Amino acid sequence: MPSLKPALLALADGSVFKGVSIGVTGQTVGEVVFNTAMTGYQEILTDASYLEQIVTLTYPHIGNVGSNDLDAESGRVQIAGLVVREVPRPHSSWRSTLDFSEYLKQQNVVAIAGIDTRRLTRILREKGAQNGCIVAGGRISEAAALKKAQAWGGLKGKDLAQLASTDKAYVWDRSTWRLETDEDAESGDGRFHVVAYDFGVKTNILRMFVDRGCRVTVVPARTRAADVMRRKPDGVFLSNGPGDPEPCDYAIDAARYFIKKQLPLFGICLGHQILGLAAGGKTSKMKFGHHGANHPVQDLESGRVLITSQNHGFAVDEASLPDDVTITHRSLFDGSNQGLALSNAPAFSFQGHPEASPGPHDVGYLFDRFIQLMEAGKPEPGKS
Ligand SMILES: NC(=O)CC[C@H](N)C(=O)O
Repeated sequence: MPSLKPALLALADGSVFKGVSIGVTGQTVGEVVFNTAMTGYQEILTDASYLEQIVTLTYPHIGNVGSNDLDAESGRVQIAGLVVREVPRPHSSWRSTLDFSEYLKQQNVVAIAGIDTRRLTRILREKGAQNGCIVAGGRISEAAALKKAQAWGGLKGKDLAQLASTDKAYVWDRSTWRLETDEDAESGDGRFHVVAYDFGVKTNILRMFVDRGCRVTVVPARTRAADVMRRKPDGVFLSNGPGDPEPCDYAIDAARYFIKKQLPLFGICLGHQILGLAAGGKTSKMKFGHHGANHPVQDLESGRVLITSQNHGFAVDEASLPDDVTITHRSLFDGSNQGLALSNAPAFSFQGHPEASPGPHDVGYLFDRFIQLMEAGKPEPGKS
């Protein structure tokens, strides 16, 4: 293995970690969070909800199965920087097309390995998510890195959804990945037309719509609700995405419009928070958020406990929600809100990730619920 250049991670609280660079030479700043998923590093790195976040993976062996094109949740790596315990070793997987270290370089990622990620995670849990700076390779100054970490403004109040969004509307027509062929499949003429707002959408969400017979049009974050209506959707989807939901007033206004029109409406993660705000609730920043693939959440209607994939740092405050909103799911880790449904409109949402990728599929039934809402709203053939 070639000798690796030194790297350093500085947190705004003054903590410093020394390790080695496993990505490109450079510097990066962002909010340092930890993700406890044991698999799915490529899906995590390519999830646009992580824009401006430096991700620490608590699972120590990252890179063992290399990387490939089909496991990406967007067109590129989106995280601001990566922190891992072990230097990646030679990889092995029948699906891999590129070594993980090569992938990090190809994707221009600043990454540090060889640090005590358990110590780091304890700091983040005890003090809360910290702003941080990674300096990898080149000239390293501890004092300058600390200063950068402390000067960075943080995520609160930041609208990043428009940054993560597509510039132009497009049609999505690929299914989820199939084991038999190691491919996805094309299918574009489904019975339901879903218009999906892209705030940084994960592709597996779009794939799961296609699996269920939907035709999907993805639209930019700032698309006006009236323009969406012209596309004659059977249902509208509000996607996951980075940053603070509160400043996304354009999306909150659009959601209010669809509620008024009684159009089936489904939100995931940032989309859930936007629906909560549109319904009259409030959101707030959590201490260190939820990022992992084994978080227990209770479905309050059935009583069932679901093991879920999570990635959020903001949450809907249940106490702020008006009476016409039903709380449908709650986190069994900290009691925070995980789902809601409107009683006066066919609209509902989930804070975690029913599309998994990575993670368990316990919450996949919410996609079927959205299909049922669209089914109920669709005139029978021959009638209008
Ligand atoms: N995955 C997401 O959509 C995250 C939503 C929001 N950016 C948060 O951190 O809470």
